[in-house]
Amino acid sequence: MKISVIGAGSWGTAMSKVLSDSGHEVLLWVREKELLELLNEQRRSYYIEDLTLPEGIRFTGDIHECFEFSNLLFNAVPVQYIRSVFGRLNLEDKTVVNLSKGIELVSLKRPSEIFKELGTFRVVTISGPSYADEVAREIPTTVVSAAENIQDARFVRDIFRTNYFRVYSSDDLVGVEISGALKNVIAIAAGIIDGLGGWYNTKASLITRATVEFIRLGSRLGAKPGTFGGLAGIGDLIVTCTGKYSRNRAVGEELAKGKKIEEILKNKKTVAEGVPTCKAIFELSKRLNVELPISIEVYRVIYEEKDPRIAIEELMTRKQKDEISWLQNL
Ligand SMILES: NC(=O)C1=CN([C@@H]2O[C@H](COP(=O)(O)OP(=O)(O)OC[C@H]3O[C@@H](n4cnc5c(N)ncnc54)[C@H](OP(=O)(O)O)[C@@H]3O)[C@@H](O)[C@H]2O)C=CC1
Ligand SMILES: O=C(CO)COP(=O)(O)O
Repeated sequence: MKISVIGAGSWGTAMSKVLSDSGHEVLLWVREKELLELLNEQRRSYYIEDLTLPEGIRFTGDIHECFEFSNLLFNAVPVQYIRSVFGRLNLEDKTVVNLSKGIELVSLKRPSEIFKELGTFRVVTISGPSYADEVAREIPTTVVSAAENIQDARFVRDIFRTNYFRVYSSDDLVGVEISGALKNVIAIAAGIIDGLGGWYNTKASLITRATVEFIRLGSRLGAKPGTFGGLAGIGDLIVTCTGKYSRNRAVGEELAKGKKIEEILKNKKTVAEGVPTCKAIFELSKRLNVELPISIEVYRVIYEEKDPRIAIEELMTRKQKDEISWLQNL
C-alpha cells in the first residue's frame, strides 16, 4: 500500500519506519529544508539518534506530492499547527490517521474534529504508550487505533504487520483523543514532582487521581469511561509520567526549578503538547463546568506563575471526600 506521512518530527519519523517495516511504500513530508537534505543524503534525522531509515521510505518537501501519492495520510504535525498545514488542502477523498495528542487552543477541538472541519469524512486516531525513540529501536509497543466506525479503526489496525508494534482497535474516538491530550498535561505535573524531589507516593497518587479527571471530562464529551483503563488512558499516563523520554515531563521538572515557561520553551526544537493543551483544558473545564483540580493547578503554575509547592499544598488540603475510582464507573 502507498502511505503518506505528514510531519517529520520524532513521531512521524518513527511511524514511517513502522509502516515501511510493515511492507508499505512511504512518502514522508518534511517541512524544514535542512532536515530534508539530511534525510535525503544520510537517511538520518536529528529528531531520533542512531536511526537509519529503511530504503522503502522517500522524503519530500512538497506536501502536494504527498496528497497525489496516496489517499491515506498519517498526520504527525503537532495539534496547534494542523490547521495551518492542512487548511488550504483538499481533504475530501482522504482518510486521515491522526497521530497527534492535544486540544487545539483556538477552537478547543480534538484532532479528529479539526480534520472533519477541514473536510475529511474518515478520521482514525492512534494513541497509547509509544515513545518514538523506543519504537524506532523496535522495542515491543502496543497502541490503540480508534474511530467512530469500528471498521475504520480495524482497517488501520491491520495496516501494521511487525513483531514490535501491535495495534488494538476501538470505537471510542473521543475517549482515546481525550486520554492522549490530558495525559500530556498530567505528565507536566509528574515532572514537577520529579523536580521537587522524585516523590514516589505523590507520583502514584497523581497517576491514580488523574484517571478521575479523564473520566469526568471524557464522560461529558461522550467518551466511554472504560477507555481510560486502556492503552490510550492509563497506559500512556504511566509511560509519560514515569519515562525519561517525555518532553512534557521534562517541562514540569524545569518548572519545579523555578524557570518560567517562556525560558523553558525558548530553545526547544521539540514540542510539549501539554503546554497549550492545559490552557485549552482550563477553558473547557470552565465551559463545561467540570472539576479538574490537578489539570487546573498545572495551568496556574504555567500561566499564572503559581509556586508548584503551593499548588500541591492546595490540592492536598481540598475538602475531604469519598474515593470514587474509574473501576466504579464501569
Ligand atoms: N515523540 C513521541 O514519542 C510521540 C509524539 N506523539 C505526538 O506526535 C505529535 C508530533 O510530535 P513529535 O513528532 O514528537 O514532534 P517533535 O517534538 O519531535 O518535533 C516537532 C515537530 O513539530 C513541527 N513543527 C514545529 N513548528 C511547526 C509549525 N509552525 N508548523 C508545522 N509544524 C511545525 C516540526 O517540524 P520541523 O522539523 O519542520 O520544524 C516537527 O515535526 C505530537 O502531538 C505528539 O504529542 C505521539 C506519540 C509519541
Ligand atoms: O506521547 C508520548 C508517549 O506515548 C510522548 O510523550 P511526550 O510528548 O511527553 O514526549
